[in-house]
Amino acid sequence: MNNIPSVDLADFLSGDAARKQKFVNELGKAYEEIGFVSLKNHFLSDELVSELYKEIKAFFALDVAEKKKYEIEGLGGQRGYVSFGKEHAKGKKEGDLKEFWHFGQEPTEDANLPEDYPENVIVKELPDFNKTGMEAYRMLEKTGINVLRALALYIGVDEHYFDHWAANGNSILRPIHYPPITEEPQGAVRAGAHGDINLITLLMGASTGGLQVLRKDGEWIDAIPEEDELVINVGDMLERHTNNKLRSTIHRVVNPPKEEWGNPRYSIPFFMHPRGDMKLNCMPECVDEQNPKAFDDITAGEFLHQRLVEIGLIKK
Ligand SMILES: O=C(O)CCC(=O)C(=O)O
Ligand SMILES: [Fe+2]
Repeated sequence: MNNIPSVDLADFLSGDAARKQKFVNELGKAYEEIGFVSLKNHFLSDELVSELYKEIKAFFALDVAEKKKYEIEGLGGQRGYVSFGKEHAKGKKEGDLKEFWHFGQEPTEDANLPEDYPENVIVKELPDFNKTGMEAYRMLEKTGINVLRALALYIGVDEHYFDHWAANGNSILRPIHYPPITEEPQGAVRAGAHGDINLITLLMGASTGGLQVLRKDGEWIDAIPEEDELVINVGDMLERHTNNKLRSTIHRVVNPPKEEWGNPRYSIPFFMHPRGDMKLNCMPECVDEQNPKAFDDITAGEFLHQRLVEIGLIKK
């Protein structure tokens, strides 16, 4: 059963002002309360989703030595492969029971970014891997831009406020493999409790179970969407920018009961980041006497760097 509100992107895109406003209200209210929704009628087709799963399962099935060829030193895990157990939740010492891949932004010629992004890493063994990954990347980006448009309206700024910052943004598509659990995990979990770093996260694959969300009253609840829905949550950058109006909710992926340890889990989050030069300063629309400015000014680039150090992906 899904415990998080379900919203329909077709309402937002319907051209009917009342349906559009209904979507804006439902989404905004959900993000002030639980911080998560599931979303139907996004831009990813079933065919593309199946194709992507086929490619990522084939990649994770390669020998560890082959996969490690794609784990490139000095990139802070921002592109290519990140091996099992390397990343840990902020403040936790045990590594998560997962390995993953990162596809990153391929900016347009005229992007005029403050810093170049690293190149994507090309998997030679699988000729369709990169093409399929980037197709999904584009569709998730398009979905995310529409969600941000709805949030801009909810906050009371121009509908296209986020467009410039999200276009050519430093977003990452992260296919994750949680392998079968073969021994007592000793305190390690599939994904330790954390808030996401970015503006919003669009997650494919949560319908297989395991994702839990920490409700305001301190209860962990399961978030299990319909198979064709994406789970979309607010990350720390948007929480900060909206001065805690929209909530970046703590979530985790729990280990299954012992009789299901033999089942792997795959999920595919798209972490939607803005350009590094976006200022995350609290928006004036979200600051008033009851809600004084809660965070110092910072750019998205500076904030990301801090967090990558805290989760073990870059040393310094
Ligand atoms: O695997 C999942 O369902 C969620 C993963 C997640 O929360 C993350 O990678 O930030
Ligand atoms: Fe997460």
